[in-house]
Amino acid sequence: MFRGAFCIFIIDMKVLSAQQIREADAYTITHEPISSVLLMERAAAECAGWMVHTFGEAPPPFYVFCGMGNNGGDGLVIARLLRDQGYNVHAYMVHHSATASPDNLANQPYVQDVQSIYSPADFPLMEATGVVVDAIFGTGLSRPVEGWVASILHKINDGYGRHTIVSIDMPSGLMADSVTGHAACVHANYTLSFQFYKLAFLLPENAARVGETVILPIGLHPDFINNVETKYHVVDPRIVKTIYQPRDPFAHKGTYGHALLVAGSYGKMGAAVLAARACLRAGAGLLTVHVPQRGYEILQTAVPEAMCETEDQPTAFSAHFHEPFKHHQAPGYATIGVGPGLGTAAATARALEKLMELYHKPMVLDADALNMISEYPFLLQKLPKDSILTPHPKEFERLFGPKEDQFERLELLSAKAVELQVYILLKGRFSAMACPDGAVYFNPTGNPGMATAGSGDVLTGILTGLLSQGYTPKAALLLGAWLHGLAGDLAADDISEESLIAEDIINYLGQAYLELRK
Ligand SMILES: NC(=O)C1=CN([C@@H]2O[C@H](COP(=O)(O)OP(=O)(O)OC[C@H]3O[C@@H](n4cnc5c(N)ncnc54)[C@H](O)[C@@H]3O)[C@@H](O)[C@H]2O)[C@@H](O)CC1
Ligand SMILES: [K+]
Repeated sequence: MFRGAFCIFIIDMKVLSAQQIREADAYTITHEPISSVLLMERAAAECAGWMVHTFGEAPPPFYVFCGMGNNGGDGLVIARLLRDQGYNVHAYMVHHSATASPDNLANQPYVQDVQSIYSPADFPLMEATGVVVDAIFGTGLSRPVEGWVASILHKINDGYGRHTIVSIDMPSGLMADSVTGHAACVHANYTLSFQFYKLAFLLPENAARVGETVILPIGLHPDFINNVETKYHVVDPRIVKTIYQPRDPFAHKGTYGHALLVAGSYGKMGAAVLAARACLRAGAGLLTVHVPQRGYEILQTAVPEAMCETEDQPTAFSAHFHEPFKHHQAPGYATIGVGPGLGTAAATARALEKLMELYHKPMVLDADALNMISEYPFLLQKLPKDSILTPHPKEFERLFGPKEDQFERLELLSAKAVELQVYILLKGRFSAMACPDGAVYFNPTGNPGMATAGSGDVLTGILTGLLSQGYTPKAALLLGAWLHGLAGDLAADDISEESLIAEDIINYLGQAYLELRK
C-alpha cells in the first residue's frame, strides 16, 4: 500500500534583498520600538560576542577598519566593546565619503584614537598575525569600489593567510543582489551576516570572498520577516526536522512504496549500483532496478536487497536498452528514478519517451536522462508534473542554454521550473532548488569532497527513495538534498574530504538521519 503524501507546513530562512533588509531595519525601529543607534549597538554586540568566543583564548590584536556609513558605525561599536573587554584594538576610519551617517557620527565620540585613512599611504603597518575587522561597506554599497578605496581593500587582502579577516555583514566591495564581477572586494575568512544570508553569498563566484558565513540574529521584527515575500530561501535544520517523518511502528515494507530505478549501461553499472543502494538506505520499502541484460549479475550481486529486471526480449550482451521499460508494470511503481549511467542511445531515448507517456506520477530525472532530453527537447513537454530534475551546471546549460552569470542562471532556473511545472535542482556548493511556484531554495550542507564520481547517482537514489515513501516532491527535494550533503559532511569529518567517495555518502546516510532526531 502506498502511503499518501505528507501534509507539511514548511518554514524557512528567507534571503532578503538589500532594500528589504533596510525595510526590516526601519520596521523594527518603528514597531519594536528601538532607536536606530541601539539597533546598531545590538548588532555590534553580537559581532563582538562572536569574536570574544572565537578568538578570546589567545587574544590577538584587532585591527578594525570602519567606513562612513552604518557598516562603519557597527565597526566603531565593535572596537569600543572589544576595548571594554580589555583587548588590544586599533581602529581606523576610511574616509571614502565626505560625510558620515548619523549613527556613525553618534558613535565616533566614544572611540578614542581612531586613525584616519585618506589614501593608501595612510594604510597602517600591522603585526604579522591578528584579526582584521572589515566594517567599511555593507548593504549600502551602491556601485563598484574604485580608486584609492579599492587599493585599501586590496591591502587588506594582502594580509589574507596571516591575518584572520572578519567581515561585518558583508565583505566590503561585494554587491548584495547583483554581479560584483572583478571589482575590488575584501576576501574574508568569516562573514558575520545580520539575520539573513544575502543572495551574493550563495553564488559560486563569491565563495572565496565570503569565506565561512555566520548568521547572527539581531532581533529584527518577526512580523516583518514573516510577511515579507521573497523568492530565495536557505534551507535550515528547522525546515528539515519539520519535513522528516519518523517511521510508523505498524509499518511493513509496502508502507514505504515500491520504487523503480532505470539505470546503468555497459561500463556504467556502478552508477546503477550506487543509486540503488542509496535508494534503499534512504528508506524505500521495495526497489526494482531496470538494467541492461549484461548488468543483471552485477546488480543482483552488488545489491541483493533490490529486485532486478531487464528487457523483455534481451539482445545478447545488449549494452543499452533496446526494449521499452516494462510498460505494463510502470504505473504500479510509487516513483521512478531515471538516468544514472543510462547512456544516450537512440533506442534508450525512445524508451524514455514511452515511459514518460505512460507514467504520470512525479519521477526523478538525472544524468543521461537529462542529456537525452537536451538532445530531444520535445521530451521536456512530456515530463510528468512535479517531477524532479537534478542537473549539474553543464547539464543545465545543455538543457536550457548558457548564461553570463549565476544571477541570470538562477532567474532561468526559476522560470523553467514554473514553465515546465517541475522541480529543478542545480547542483553546486549551495545547490539551488527551484519549485513550480518559482521559489528557489538553497541547500547549505555538503563539502568539496563530494565533488567525486557517483555523488550525483547517490542523490538520485535518495530522492527516489524519499518519493517512494510518500514524501511530496518538495519535501523529498529539500530533505534529500540536506541528507545527501549532511552525510557527506559526516563522512568528511571522519575520513577527510579528499578520501571521500560516493559510497561513503551512502554509508553515512544513517547517521545523517539520526541527526534529524536530535
Ligand atoms: N539593516 C539593518 O538591519 C542593520 C544594518 N546595520 C548596518 O548598516 C549597514 C548598512 O549601512 P548603510 O546603509 O549606511 O551603508 P554602508 O555602511 O554599507 O555604506 C554606505 C556608505 O558608503 C558610500 N558608498 C556606497 N558605495 C560606495 C562606493 N562604491 N565607493 C565609495 N563609497 C560608497 C555611501 O555613500 C555611504 O556613505 C549594514 O550592512 C549593517 O552593517 C546595523 O548597524 C544594524 C541593523
Ligand atoms: K563589511
